[in-house]
Amino acid sequence: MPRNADLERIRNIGIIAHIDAGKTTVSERILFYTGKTYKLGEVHEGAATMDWMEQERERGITITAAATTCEWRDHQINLIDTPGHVDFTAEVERSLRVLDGGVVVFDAVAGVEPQSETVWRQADRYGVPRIAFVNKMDRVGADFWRTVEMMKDRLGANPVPIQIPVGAESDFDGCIDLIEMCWWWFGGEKGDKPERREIPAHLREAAEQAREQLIEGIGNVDDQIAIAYLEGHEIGVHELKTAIRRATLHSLAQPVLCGSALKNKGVQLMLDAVVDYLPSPLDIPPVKGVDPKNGGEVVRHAADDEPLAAIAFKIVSDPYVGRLAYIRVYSGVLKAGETVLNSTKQERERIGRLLQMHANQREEITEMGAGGICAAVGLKQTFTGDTLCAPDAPIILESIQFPEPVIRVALEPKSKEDQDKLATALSKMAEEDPTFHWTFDEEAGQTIISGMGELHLEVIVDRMKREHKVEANVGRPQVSYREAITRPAKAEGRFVRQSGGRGQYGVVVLEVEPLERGQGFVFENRIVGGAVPKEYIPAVQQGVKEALQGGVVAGYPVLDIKVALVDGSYHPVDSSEMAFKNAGSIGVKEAIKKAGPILLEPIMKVEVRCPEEYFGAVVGDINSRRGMILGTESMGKTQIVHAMVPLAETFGYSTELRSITQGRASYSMEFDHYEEVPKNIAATLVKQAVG
Ligand SMILES: Nc1nc2c(ncn2[C@@H]2O[C@H](COP(=O)(O)OP(=O)(O)OP(=O)(O)O)[C@@H](O)[C@H]2O)c(=O)[nH]1
Repeated sequence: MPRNADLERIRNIGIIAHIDAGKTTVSERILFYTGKTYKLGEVHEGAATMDWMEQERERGITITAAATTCEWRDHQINLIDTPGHVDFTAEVERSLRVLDGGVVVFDAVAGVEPQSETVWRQADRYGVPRIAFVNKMDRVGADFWRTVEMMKDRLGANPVPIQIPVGAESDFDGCIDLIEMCWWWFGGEKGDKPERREIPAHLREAAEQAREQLIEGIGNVDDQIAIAYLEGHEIGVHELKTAIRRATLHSLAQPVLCGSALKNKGVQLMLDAVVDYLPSPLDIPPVKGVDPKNGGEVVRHAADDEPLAAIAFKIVSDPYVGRLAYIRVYSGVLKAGETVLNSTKQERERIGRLLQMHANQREEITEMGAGGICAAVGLKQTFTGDTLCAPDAPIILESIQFPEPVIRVALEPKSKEDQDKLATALSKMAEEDPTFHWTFDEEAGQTIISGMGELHLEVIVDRMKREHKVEANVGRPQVSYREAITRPAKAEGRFVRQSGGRGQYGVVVLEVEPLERGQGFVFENRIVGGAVPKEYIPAVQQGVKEALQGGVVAGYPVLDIKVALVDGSYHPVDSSEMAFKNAGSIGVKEAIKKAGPILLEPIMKVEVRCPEEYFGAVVGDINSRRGMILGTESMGKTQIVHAMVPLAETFGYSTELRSITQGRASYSMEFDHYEEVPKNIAATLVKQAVG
C-alpha cells in the first residue's frame, strides 16, 4: 500500500512563513528526526536536502514547493515546503489549495512579519487550520510572548500557547509542556534525545499561570472545557488535547509552540502537535466541484471507494524523468498505467508511473488512494490547477487563481543559437510557474518576460542562463501598466468595404461601462430581433477581446470593463465573421475613447524595518518615491514603516535602502492594487508610447 497509513493517520501539511524565519531549517530537522535524511544540512552551505535547485542553494531561499513524505508516531506526514518570498505567491497559493493544515513558523526576534501576514490571510481564505512555531528562541532579542501578542494584533488570530520556553537567547533550554506539565530538555548531539524532566522550581508558577491561560483560551471557544472550568473540575490531559484539536480544526484557535530549529530544540514536539492537532483528510469538508455535463454540483468524500477526483497542483520538468505532475488525490484511487480524464481540458490522459517523493529519494508506487499526495510521470496535457477524474464520473474541481504579472523585462538573445533555445526554455519555465508569462514582440524583435516582481524575473533569467544555457542581454525592468475607463459610453463600429465583387459588411453598436477593480472583462449580448445574426456574435466578442489587449491611451491592456452589444446591422451576402470581428474591435476602441480612459499603475505594499536612527532617511526616501506612509510602529529599537509605493518607483530599492541605512534595514514588498497614474506622469508615458 503506497499510502501506508489509514486516512485518519495522514497529515498533508505545509510549513509556511516569512522569508528567513527558518522554514527550510525546520523542514530539514523534520526529515532528520523522522529518519529520512541522515545528515543535517546547513541551509546556507548548500547541503539542505529540500532546496535542490542550484539557485535556491546559492540564495538560501526556497523557490519551488516540493512535496515530501515522512513518518512520525505511526502517522504519514506529507510535507509541502512553501516559499517565503512574496514574489512567489503562486507557489504559496497552490500549496494552500492542497494542504489540510499548516505550521506557521515565526522568527522569535522579528515576530509577525509581512509575508506571514499575507500567508495567514491566504490560509484564512482557504480555511486551513494552523499551529504556530515560534522559532529562533536562541537568538538575541528573542521574545516568545511578544510574538504571541503580535499574532493577536496583526493577524487577528487566537493564539493559545501550549508551551512556554525555558530561558531565552543563549540560555534557551527547551520547552515546558503546559498540557502534560513537564519540561522537555533536548539532549544528544542533534537534540535527538529529548528528556522529560520536572519543571524547574523557578518556572513552576509561570507554568501554572500559563496553563490557566491555555484552559481559559480554549474554554472561550469550546463549551466542554468552559463548563469543566466553571465547575472547577480537574481537566485531564486527554480531555484538554481533544478540545485543543477541536478548536484548531475549526480554526477557532491556534496552538503555539516554541523552539530553535538550528539548535535542535522543540522540533519533535512540533511534530507531535502536527499529529495531535492538525486535520487528517477526513477532518476537512468533502471536496466540491461541478459536473461538466450539466453544471450541477458534485461532492466527493475522502474515501477510496468513491470515483477518482484529484488536482494537479504543480508541474515540474525533472532532470531524470521529464515532465512530473504533483497530484493531490481527494477521492478514489489513482493508479499507474490507467487512463484518467483531465476534465478541465476534456482530454484523456494516461498515467505512466507514480512516484512518492522523499527529500532525497523517490519511490515508485502502483497507486495512491484518497487523501494522498504523489507525483505522476507521463501526463502531457495536464497543467497546474487541472482536475483529473474517473472518465465515467466527471467532475471539475475549483481551479487555482493566480494574479496577473505586474512587471516585465525585454530579452535579446546573444546569438541565433540562443534565440532558438530561448523559446524552449521560457515555455518550460512558464509551464511550471503560472505567474510567469512571455511573448515575442515581432515589431521590436524582442522577447518580453513578465512576472510578479524584480526578484521573480531575476530568478527566471538566472535559471535561463544556468539550466538552459541561453545567453541574452537583459533590459531594464518595466512596469506593466493597465488602462481602464471612468464612465459609460456608446459607439458604433463599422467595417464596410463594398466596392465591386464580394464586399465586407459588419456594423455593431457597443456600450461600455466601468467595472469594479479586479472584475476583468465581461461581455453581454443584448441584441433582440436579430440585428446582428447569432452566428456572428462570437466573432464580435472575439474582436472586442483582441482590441482590449491594447488600449487607446498608451497601448496597455484594458481592465475591468463591461462591453454590451446592443445593436447593429448586417448584409445578407457581404457579412462575414471577419467583418464582424473587425467591427467589434473598431467599435470598442471608439467607445473607450469616449469613456474617459485612464492609465493605471501597480501599487506595492511595502514594509521596512530599520534601526531608529535611520527612520528619517527611510521615510524621506519613501516620500521621494511618490510613496504614501500608512503608519509606523516601534518594536524595541526597531522602527517599522508601512507604506504604499508605485511599482515604477521601486526599481533598485534594495540597493538604495542598503546605502541609506548601511545595510541595517530589511524590507518586503508585494503587489497590492492598481491606481490611476498621476496626469503629468501619464503624459510622459503616452508620449513614449506614441513616439
Ligand atoms: N539562531 C537561529 N537561526 C536559525 C534558526 N532556524 C533557522 N535559522 C537561520 O535562519 C536563516 C534562514 O533559515 P532558512 O531555514 O533558510 O529560512 P527559510 O524560512 O526557509 O527561508 P527561505 O527559504 O529563504 O524562505 C538561516 O541562516 C538559518 O541558519 C534558529 O532556530 N535559530
